[in-house]
Amino acid sequence: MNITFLGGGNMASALIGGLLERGFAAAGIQVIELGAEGRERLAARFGVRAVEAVDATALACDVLVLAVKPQQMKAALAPLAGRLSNQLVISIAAGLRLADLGRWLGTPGAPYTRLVRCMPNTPALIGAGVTGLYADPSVDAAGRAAAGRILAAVGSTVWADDEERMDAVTAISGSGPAYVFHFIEALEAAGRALGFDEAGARRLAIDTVLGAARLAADSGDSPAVLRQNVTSKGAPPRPPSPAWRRPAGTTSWSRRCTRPRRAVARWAPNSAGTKRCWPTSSC
Ligand SMILES: NC(=O)C1=CN([C@@H]2O[C@H](COP(=O)(O)OP(=O)(O)OC[C@H]3O[C@@H](n4cnc5c(N)ncnc54)[C@H](OP(=O)(O)O)[C@@H]3O)[C@@H](O)[C@H]2O)C=CC1
Ligand SMILES: O=C(O)[C@@H]1CCC=N1
Repeated sequence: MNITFLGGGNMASALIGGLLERGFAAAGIQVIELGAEGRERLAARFGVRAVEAVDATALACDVLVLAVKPQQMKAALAPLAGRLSNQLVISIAAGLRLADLGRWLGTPGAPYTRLVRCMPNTPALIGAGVTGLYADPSVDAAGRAAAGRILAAVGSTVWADDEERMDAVTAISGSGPAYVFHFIEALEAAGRALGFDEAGARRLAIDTVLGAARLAADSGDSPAVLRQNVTSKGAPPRPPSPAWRRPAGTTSWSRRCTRPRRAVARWAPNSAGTKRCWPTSSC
C-alpha cells in the first residue's frame, strides 16, 4: 500500500510515525507539504519523500490522506480535482463533509465518492489516540479495512454508521484531550496554590489522570462505580471544629473566619459526604 499525505503537519506526522513504528516502509509514504521547513523535517525524521506540490509520483498512490486544516482544504484539493483514479481518500479534517470533499475532488456532475472521513486526536502522537471513522456507502470492505489499518497505527478505532456521528466524535474524542489537559492544568494550579512546587504539583496532577484512566480501562468496573469508590458515603456530616455552628434547619456550618478581612466562612458536606470550606459572599 502506497500512501500520500496532503499536508505534513502535526497530525500527518503522528500518523506517519505510527505507521513506521508498525513496520510500514518509509519508501511507501510521501507527503505533499507547502512549507520548506516542514518538508525538511519530514524527510529527516521519517525518511519519506516530501514534495511541495502534487506530482505524478504523489498521485500514483493507493491511499491519499487529507491532512491540511479544514480552511485550507478547498484550495489544497484544487490541483487534484478530476485527477484521481480510484485511490482511497481518507480525510482527517474536522467538520468537512464527504459531499463537499467529493465535489472538490471530482468533476462537475461527477463527485468523487471513494472517501472515508476520520477524526483522530492528538494522543495519536504517542500511539495512544482514538479515531472515529465513517465511510461513504460506496467504499468497499477492502477500502474500509485499509482505512481502519492506517488509523489503528496510532490507537484504537470506532466506526460510525452515520456521518452526523462524526461531529459528535469531533466534540468527544477529537476535542476531548483539550478538556483533559485543562483539568490537569487546574489540578496542577491547585497543587501549586496549596504549597507544592511546580514539579510536585504537575506529578500529582498528571499521575492522577494517568492512573485514573488506566484504572477505568483495566478494572472492568464502570466509570460511575469507580467514581463512587472515591467519593465514599457514610460518615455523618460533622463540623470541622467546635468553633463552627450550624443554624437550625440548615445543612452548613458557619464561623468567624480567621483570615484577614474575611468575616464569615461556611463549611458544608458535599453530596458525597466529604468536607468543603469556602468563604461566603459576605466575606
Ligand atoms: N489538532 C487536532 O487536535 C486534530 C486535528 N485534526 C485535523 O487534522 C488536520 C491537520 O491538522 P494539524 O496537523 O493539526 O494541522 P497543521 O497545521 O499542523 O498541518 C497542516 C499542514 O498542511 C500544510 N498545508 C497547508 N496547505 C497546504 C497545501 N495546499 N498543500 C500542502 N500542504 C499544505 C500546512 O503548511 P503551512 O503551515 O505552511 O500552512 C501544514 O504544515 C486538520 O484538518 C484538523 O482538523 C484531526 C483531529 C485532531
Ligand atoms: O481544530 C481542529 O481541527 C481539531 C479537531 C478536533 C479538535 N481540534
